[in-house]
Amino acid sequence: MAKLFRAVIMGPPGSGKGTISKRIAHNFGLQYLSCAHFLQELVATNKTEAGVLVKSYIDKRMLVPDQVVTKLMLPRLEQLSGHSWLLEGFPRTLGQAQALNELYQLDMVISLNVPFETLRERMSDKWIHPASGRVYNMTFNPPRVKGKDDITGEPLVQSEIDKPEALMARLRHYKDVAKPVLDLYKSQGILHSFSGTDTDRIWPYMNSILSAKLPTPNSESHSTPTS
Ligand SMILES: Nc1nc2c(ncn2[C@@H]2O[C@H](COP(=O)(O)OP(=O)(O)O)[C@@H](O)[C@H]2O)c(=O)[nH]1
Ligand SMILES: Nc1ncnc2c1ncn2[C@@H]1O[C@H](COP(=O)(O)OP(=O)(O)O)[C@@H](O)[C@H]1O
Repeated sequence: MAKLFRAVIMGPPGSGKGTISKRIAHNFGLQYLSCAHFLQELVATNKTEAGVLVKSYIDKRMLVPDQVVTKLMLPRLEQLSGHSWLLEGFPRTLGQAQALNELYQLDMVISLNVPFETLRERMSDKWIHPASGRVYNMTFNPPRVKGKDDITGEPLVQSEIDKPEALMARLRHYKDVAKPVLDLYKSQGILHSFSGTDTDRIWPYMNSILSAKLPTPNSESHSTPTS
């Protein structure tokens, strides 16, 4: 059996984690797990104590406590014991990274560095379909019909938290919380940082580094998908 590959992608809000993760998962056949997606799922489908608790943190734009997040994520990884995977949005804190470290040896941590001005421009152009979490960008990946979700046709909305002042605070917070996590991975020699203003320019470089480490089940589809 091919050696399993375990990776994490980190970066500030809007740096392109979701966009690039989908490309990596598609090209290299990794299972892609988004922490924010699982948290949203818990809130949407589960009216239990855990769902209500998670919602209260997300509504206040606060990080959900480490024990809650690890209890959500680690069992999912256990179910994927025979698979290679890529985690997005987890671990976010040093506590989460330590909990993950006790169970898995990561092969690679991808850190995206995108200048603030670029993030600001991107986020002002970002629209979402609230029910599904599908994300659009009016220049980079616009919906087929202006202002409407591609799948349901429902209206798209712009989020308050993507406005410039809120974005600045989120970026500062990201940096403070991510620094010890990035330092840990740097000390383990598995941190790879990618800097740039365009996902489409970062992607070929990242793709070639990953290709050197991983077999490519979808190598015929090396062209860049649209999102
Ligand atoms: N203009 C532009 N927008 C991008 C680029 N890469 C991603 N986006 C858009 O920027 C927003 C944030 O990207 P996303 O992948 O959700 O970032 P995440 O918050 O780090 O997961 C989305 O609306 C993307 O479509 C890019 O290179 N240029
Ligand atoms: N690993 C995590 N640990 C704690 N809370 C998290 C984690 N991932 C996501 N969240 C919660 O979900 C919310 C949405 O996450 P996300 O979509 O990654 O947005 P942002 O990058 O703006 O925080 C966060 O504001 C936070 O409340």
